[in-house]
Amino acid sequence: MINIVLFGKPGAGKGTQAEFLKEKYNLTHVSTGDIFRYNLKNGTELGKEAQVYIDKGELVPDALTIKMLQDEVEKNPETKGFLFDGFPRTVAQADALDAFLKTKGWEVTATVALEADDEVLVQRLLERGKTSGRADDQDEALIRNRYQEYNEKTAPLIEYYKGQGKFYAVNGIGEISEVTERLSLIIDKL
Ligand SMILES: Nc1ncnc2c1ncn2[C@@H]1O[C@H](COP(=O)(O)OP(=O)(O)O)[C@@H](O)[C@H]1O
Repeated sequence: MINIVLFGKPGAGKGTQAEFLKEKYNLTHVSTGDIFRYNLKNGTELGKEAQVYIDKGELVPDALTIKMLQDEVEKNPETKGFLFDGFPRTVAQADALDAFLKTKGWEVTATVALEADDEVLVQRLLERGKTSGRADDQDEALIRNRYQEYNEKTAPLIEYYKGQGKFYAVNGIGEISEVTERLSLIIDKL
């Protein structure tokens, strides 16, 4: 069992890299952003509850997000491991993940961060917004709010996982395949 947290600011390339890594290492990809978007699109109760926050560029409350994540993990009892993308995003979520995995005799193996400069990422998201249809990528004020949320609530996780000796980081700027290669060098050694 290997459980990897793919970490990085909005637009750092987590989803793109997850597509390659899940195939390469045979992991179950769990993207909280994708699950929220699926629920938004289908107008579910969960989607309706999350929408108010997503529309403001805010994080969805922990209780809702943690419950959703646990349900997703429970759906995949036979997996060889998880690739968590966009989760955890707060210390409370990280604590909940540790406690939850422990009930199954599992743990977070490593957290791997994609590093990139804020200004490069804001431009990337605005570009993505032109084609992705994601409303949260089309408004610079919303994007900036997501970075503020990241800095306040998510960045503390770097120290959290460093404290557990589980934090690794790679340069997220470069060709997609180069970045995959950098991540692989770390994952191969776990
Ligand atoms: N772990 C989480 N906790 C709270 N909210 C989340 C979480 N994951 C995703 N979201 C919500 O869904 C939105 C889109 O998620 P995602 O595509 O992962 O974001 P981004 O492109 O900003 O990295 C986030 O801006 C946030 O509102």
